[in-house]
This record gives sequence, structure tokens and C-alpha cells, in this order.
Amino acid sequence: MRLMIRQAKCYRSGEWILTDVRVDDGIITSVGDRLPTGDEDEIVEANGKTLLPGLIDVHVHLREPGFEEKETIASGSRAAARGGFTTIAAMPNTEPVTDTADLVREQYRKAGKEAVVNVHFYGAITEGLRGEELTDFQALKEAGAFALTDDGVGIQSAGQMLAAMERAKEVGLTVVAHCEDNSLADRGVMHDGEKASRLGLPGIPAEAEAAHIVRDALLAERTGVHYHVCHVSSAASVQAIREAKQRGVHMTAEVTPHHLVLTEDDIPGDNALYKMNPPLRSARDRSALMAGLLDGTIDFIATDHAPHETAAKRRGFRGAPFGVIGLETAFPLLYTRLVLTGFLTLEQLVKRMSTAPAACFGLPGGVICEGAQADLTLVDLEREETVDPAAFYSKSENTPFCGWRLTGWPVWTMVGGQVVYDEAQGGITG
Ligand SMILES: NC(=O)N[C@@H](CC(=O)O)C(=O)O
Ligand SMILES: [Zn+2]
Ligand SMILES: [Zn+2]
Repeated sequence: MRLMIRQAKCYRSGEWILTDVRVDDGIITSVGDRLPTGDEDEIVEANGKTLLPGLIDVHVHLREPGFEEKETIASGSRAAARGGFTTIAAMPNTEPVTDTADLVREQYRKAGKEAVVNVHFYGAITEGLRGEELTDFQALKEAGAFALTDDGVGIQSAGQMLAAMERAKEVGLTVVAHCEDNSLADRGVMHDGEKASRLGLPGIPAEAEAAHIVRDALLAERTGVHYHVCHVSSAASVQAIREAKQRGVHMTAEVTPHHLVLTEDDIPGDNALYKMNPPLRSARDRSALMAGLLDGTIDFIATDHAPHETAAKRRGFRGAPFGVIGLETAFPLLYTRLVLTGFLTLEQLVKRMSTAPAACFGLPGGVICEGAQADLTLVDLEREETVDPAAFYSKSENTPFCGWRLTGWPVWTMVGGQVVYDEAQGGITG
């Protein structure tokens, strides 16, 4: 299969310039101005739209097996393709929990049949995410586990985290942490701030997150493991990561689009479409996240796409599950709110949604150059659209961005040389 993408805006040697990109059998074979044509099977006329390395999201909940009414590998990977993502990594908090080599293999087998983008799978740190017995890291690694995490819950015991890091270091897997000290977060449902007191709801203080980060940074320093912090939400956490990185700790961190865009002030009363863990925090916290993203303290953006059915999200802050979806809105949301406002350049945003996650986790992709895998996304930076959850490929609609007018939508996604999403052809292809 030989394909030419013609006249796309690509970032090359410091500027966005019209470029042709040739793809042969899933690999980018030339990148340049007005490449010779003639022998290709297909020409894609980009007409000045912007070509990005496929977006990469290492924090996604696909819900299969166990909660297929919320999302499946098929639906979640289609949502990813529509959002411009070519690689995602799925969390193990399924039912059963992905905590054995056989279950990891079964996930890859299913994804091989049903996914339209590259999907990796995490293995759990503890059996059943119960925080008791460590899983068999060596076996998980051999089965292809992407990294290790108990996302959804924090590892409560420091001693257990140390043991996990020592073992993870031996087998060569990254430890990915949902940082939350339950003894501080105690049944909270919203940031322990102004909004929670006004609504009379129990709070989750920023220290519940930062305390784990401080603790884990010490343990990571001692063990030398690659330690990655999920969904950083507070100023105290950003400062803890900044200090640890200055000491030379081998750690990385991610932030979600919703924590970069929203604060507790945006929560319109008891509406659980704004309920997620960690919670939306104060304006000061949000500023610290932005500063951390700019100075490299926070390495990249991950959505924490967490689908839940509408009925469950109608139960209000006390009764609804934590989590919001993000795959189909992340790019236009951040382009509109961070790039069009002048906070980040487009190339900085692309680095944080593709190049940096690839680099942190040793994934192929994240670049457009000769020899790279043809994982590519075309975005129409002029296109303005209203977020309509009813039109999502995701099975769930739990987004706080319903009705938002956003600019800069992905229109075409290629994974390994195959077009998997083409807006002009009606969406997901094949
Ligand atoms: N982020 C959330 O609010 N929810 C996630 C769990 C998690 O990421 O901690 C979920 O699985 O629903
Ligand atoms: Zn989490
Ligand atoms: Zn998560």
C-alpha cells in the first residue's frame, strides 16, 4: 500500500510549512516539499490542513471486561480515533482486574480483533487492586503489560510501594501511581475547598495527593525505578514533583485536559458531570498545573477517559461514580483554551499530547520523519463545532464540556498506514 499525503501543514525545522508525506506499507518513507508522485495507490489531498504525529493517551479506561455498558475496546478505540489518538493505554480496573499474565494476553488478543488504534494494557500492582498481594510482575511483563498501576486507588502502604518499586525495577517496568492517601481523602467527593463547604459536601484535600507523591519520590529515588504520577491536580503536587526532579529522581507526570481547563468555580451545584478523582481544584491549583506543564515539571497530557452511564452520573456528587470522558474532546478543547489563548504554541501542545508520552514510555510514534510508523492525524484548525455527546463514538456521554463551542477538530486518523477515521467519509472507516 503506497500513499501520498499532499500539501499538509507540518512542523519542520521550526515552522509550519506545506509538506508532502509518503507512506509505504505503514512506514513514513519521505517527508518533503512537492515529492514526486505517480506510483501511489492513493493520494490524500490535505489542502493545507495540519498534519500531526498521532496523539498518544496513556491513561484511558476501556471498561472491558466487566462494564461493557460503559465502554468496550471497540467503542473506546473508535472514540480515540475520532479524537486523533493513534495509541492509547488501558487501565486495569476492569472486572476481573487485569492482574495476571493470562488476562493481559486476553486483552491484547481482543484488541487485536476489535480495536482500530494501537492499544496497550496495564497490569495491576496488587491482586484485584486490593492492596494486599503483589501480582507477578515478571509474568505480566512477559505477557506485554505496558506498565504497572492500581489506578483508581492509591497504594496505601509505603512498605508495599517500596516492595513494588524494587520488583518493578528488577523486571524493567514503570510504576504508575494514582496518588491518594485514603486516611486524608476519607470519603470525600469534591476538592476540599470553597465549593465543597458551600454545598456541604465532604472534601478531598490536595495533601491526600501530594503526600503520596512526596513519599513515592523518596522511594523512587532509593530504587531507581521509573515512577510516573497520574492526573496531577494540585499546586502542592506540582511543587513536590519539581523538587524531586531537581534532585534527579527518575520520575514523570501527567495532567488531564479537565484539570487544565476547569476549577471548582466551574461546578454548577450538585452536578456529577463535574465529579472526578482527583477533583477539580482551586484557580491557584490550576495555574500551578499550567506553570508545571510549561516548565516541564509535568511531562505530558493524558485524558483519564473514564466512561460512566448517564443514569449513574445523575445521582449527584454523593452517589455518582468518579470520572469523565475525554478522548473525543481533548484536542479541540486544549487547542481552543490553551493555544488560541496564546498560552501554548501548537507545537508545544503536540509535544505534550504525542512526542512526550511516546518518549516517557518508549513508544514508537510521536514524530513525523522517515522511517517512523505511519501513525498520523490531520486536524482542521479552522473547524468550529459544538460538543455533542450524542454524537460520540464512546458509549458514554459523561463530559462536562457538552455544548462548548470548540475550534480545531481532528478530521482524519491513520494508524500504521491504515486510515481508520475520515470525517469526509462519514467517520470511522472499516
Ligand atoms: N478518574 C476517575 O475519576 N475515575 C477513574 C479511576 C481513576 O482514574 O482514578 C475510573 O475508573 O472511573
Ligand atoms: Zn486515578
Ligand atoms: Zn484513571
